Amino acid sequence: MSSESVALEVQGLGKCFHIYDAPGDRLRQFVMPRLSRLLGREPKPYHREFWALRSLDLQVAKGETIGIIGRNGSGKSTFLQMVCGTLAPSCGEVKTHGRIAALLELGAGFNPEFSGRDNVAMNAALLGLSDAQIAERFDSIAAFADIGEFIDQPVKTYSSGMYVRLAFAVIAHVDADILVVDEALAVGDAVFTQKCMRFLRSFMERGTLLFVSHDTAAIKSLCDRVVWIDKGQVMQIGPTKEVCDRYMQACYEAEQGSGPVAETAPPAPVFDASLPWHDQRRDFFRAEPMRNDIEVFRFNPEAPSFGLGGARITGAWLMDTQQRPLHWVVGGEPVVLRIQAQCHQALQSPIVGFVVKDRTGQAVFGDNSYLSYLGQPVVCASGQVLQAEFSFDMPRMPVGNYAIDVALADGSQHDHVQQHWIQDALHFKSESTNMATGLLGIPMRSIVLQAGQAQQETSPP
Ligand SMILES: Nc1ncnc2c1ncn2[C@@H]1O[C@H](COP(=O)(O)OP(=O)(O)OP(=O)(O)O)[C@@H](O)[C@H]1O
Repeated sequence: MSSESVALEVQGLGKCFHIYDAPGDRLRQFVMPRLSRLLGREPKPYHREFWALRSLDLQVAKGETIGIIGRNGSGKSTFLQMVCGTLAPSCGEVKTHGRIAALLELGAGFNPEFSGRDNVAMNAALLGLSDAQIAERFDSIAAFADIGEFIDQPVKTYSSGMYVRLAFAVIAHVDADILVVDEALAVGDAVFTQKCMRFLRSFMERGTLLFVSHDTAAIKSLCDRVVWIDKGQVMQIGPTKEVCDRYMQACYEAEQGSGPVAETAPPAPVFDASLPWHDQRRDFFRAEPMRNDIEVFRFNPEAPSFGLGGARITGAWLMDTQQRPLHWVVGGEPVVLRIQAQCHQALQSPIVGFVVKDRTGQAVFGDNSYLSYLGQPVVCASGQVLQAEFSFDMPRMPVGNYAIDVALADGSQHDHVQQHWIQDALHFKSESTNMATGLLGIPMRSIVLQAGQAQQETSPP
């Protein structure tokens, strides 16, 4: 890696904390060794050494996104605090190239007695913005934080969510080259989380991101490489999937021990595809507490949007098959997503689409009308209303917050102009789930578990 392309260089980095068993030991440790030396004796330590991090070597290229994973207390924050310069290393060195901003500790860098406005000014100045830049960007920072009149209250009156909003708003506006974000802190309500993730994804196009999370799905969706730390030791640094899979395996093994892997897998039972299908667990899933209950929030016409404006999306609803707008959806049941738009100019080949995103902004599923109307476009005249309806079985969703982007373009799948794209037009929240694993649950035709004699050969179904 050439030196101009390096954002972060870490060599032999370690941190040793001194642990004192009694309050007086700290004073003894300060005084006694000096006395012992004066008396020509070997000084006796009054503390224990605890290595929170040992021998970390890492080089991060500009533009890379690095995930940091590890169980609680493994040394992730210790490492990142040394990267940010808020904690002095016991050994080794950290070199950063560029402006670094962090969201690592709740309220860090804020003076609780000062107002949000003053703290914004102080923080932004510390991070290198000039007075003129702070004045110019203040309204945008306040709009990002969106905490209303609290911006002029002392931050000691803030809820933890308000702290995070303000801190994130500042780091999003300081032109950082390197961002250090603990995902556990970057949570607020669903709208704010999507806003943060949108910012992080756009930041990742130009900047370097160090991202700590316990959620390997979030790490997999965002990071190029991962550093796995356990009990202060670097276990592995490498490609995201490989390290996350190894980490998951180690977590399971730590919980339940490891066992031998079966050498020959039993043959899969043959599935009779001619049978009419339904999800055999459907009745089960419909019953509480197994049901995947999803709360749907109203279309937000104020959500951020872009496009040429030849047409504007005026509404989006999730409905049941009787066309009734739904406030609650049950995962696995049929739904209709209706998207309505007002055309302000003639559209020759309109395409309407949607994408459902999880809280990290990762697209989970989506579709558009292009292929269904290939060769027979629905021409929409100026002044007409265009309406699209997507009928599908709502996948079962893991618990969490989701948002739906809706969009209207004109042209073909590969060559079109975007007339209107609304980000986070609809939000929904999966409250309870019956999903075992993954980003979404598909309607399963059957699950068969059999015990019997192992067969030598398997014929494909
Ligand atoms: N100032 C300190 N003095 C003594 N020990 C400390 C200090 N700060 C952290 N530690 C210890 O160092 C270890 C690593 O802590 P660290 O906060 O870096 O872990 P982490 O991986 O970020 O954990 P989590 O996922 O819970 O946030 C822990 O055992 C912690 O108790």
